[in-house]
Amino acid sequence: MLRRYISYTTNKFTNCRHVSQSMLQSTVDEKSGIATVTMNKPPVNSLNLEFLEEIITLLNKLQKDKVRGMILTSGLQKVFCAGLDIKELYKPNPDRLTKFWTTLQDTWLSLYTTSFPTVSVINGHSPAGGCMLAMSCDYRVMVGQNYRIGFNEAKLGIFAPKWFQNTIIAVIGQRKAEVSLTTGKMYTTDEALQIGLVDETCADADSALKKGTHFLNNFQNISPWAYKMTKDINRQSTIQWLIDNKQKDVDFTVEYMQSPGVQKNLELYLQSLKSLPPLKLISEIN
Ligand SMILES: CCCCC/C=C\C/C=C\C/C=C/C(=O)SCCNC(=O)CCNC(=O)[C@H](O)C(C)(C)COP(=O)(O)OP(=O)(O)OC[C@H]1O[C@@H](n2cnc3c(N)ncnc32)[C@H](O)[C@@H]1OP(=O)(O)O
Repeated sequence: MLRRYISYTTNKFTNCRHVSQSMLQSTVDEKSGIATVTMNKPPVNSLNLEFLEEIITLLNKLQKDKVRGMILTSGLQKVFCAGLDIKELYKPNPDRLTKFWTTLQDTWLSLYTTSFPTVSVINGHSPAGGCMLAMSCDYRVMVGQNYRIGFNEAKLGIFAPKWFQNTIIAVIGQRKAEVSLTTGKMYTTDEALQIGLVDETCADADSALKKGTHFLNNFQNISPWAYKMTKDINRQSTIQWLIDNKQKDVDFTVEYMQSPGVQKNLELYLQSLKSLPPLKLISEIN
């Protein structure tokens, strides 16, 4: 297990409170109450068990601190989040895979049901679980024209669970979600805007952070209670489905991931990840 630490400091010059964990940095602007959370897990912010645990811990802390909103972004050069850490799925230890999948469910539940509004500033590639991380926020701003976003699970020979698919349907609608998931298409920034995967695009990260803050400012005059109740009612059926089917979803996934066919597909995919030149993979799978 990685050594983990959390430290809290207040910078008297910027009036920002910093919370730093080993893979996540959070800065809360004292005046606006908005937290900016930066993922920093090189090389690609892949979601492994320890990273998911940190995300849950930080979300709980932000909730306790009663932040007014959160912007989620990446501190890496060209990747927002590469999705689930494939090493958690390939040749898995069944006990760890059980814990990993349970923690993934809990991370999604925490993020999808936050009591404060959330924005993702997508400043890099965002495939599969990375795209889902962004979809689980309330609003999405994508940066530049160089990155790709989408659900490429089918290209890995795996499929997304029902709660994952329902989250996408809630954002882009049933038909587009089906085409997107079955083809595994990775979208350019403009295409993502066109099908509604993202709400806004802009040229650089600073402008994207401003747009994110602008969205969060909409809630200045909205009662937090009204916000939370509205969101809960809107998302209730998908949330309730997962709560009612958590164990079934874990049992199925653990068995399915260990099947020889899935393991072979993951092995081939990991090999292609190593053999293709940088970024070729993402463009190959368009
Ligand atoms: C609230 C959150 C809920 C989230 C989800 C909920 C439910 C999900 C359920 C299931 C579906 C989800 C499935 C998945 O997410 S599977 C993962 C899919 N991801 C990918 O296919 C990404 C593959 N990677 C790439 O395309 C590229 O790496 C990149 C992201 C475009 C970056 O390219 P770049 O050229 O910058 O880097 P490299 O390709 O050289 O990679 C560097 C290094 O990282 C390793 N790596 C990349 N991606 C992953 C990954 N996902 N898991 C583990 N490791 C990864 C790569 O192999 C390199 O390793 P090396 O040892 O060679 O240095």
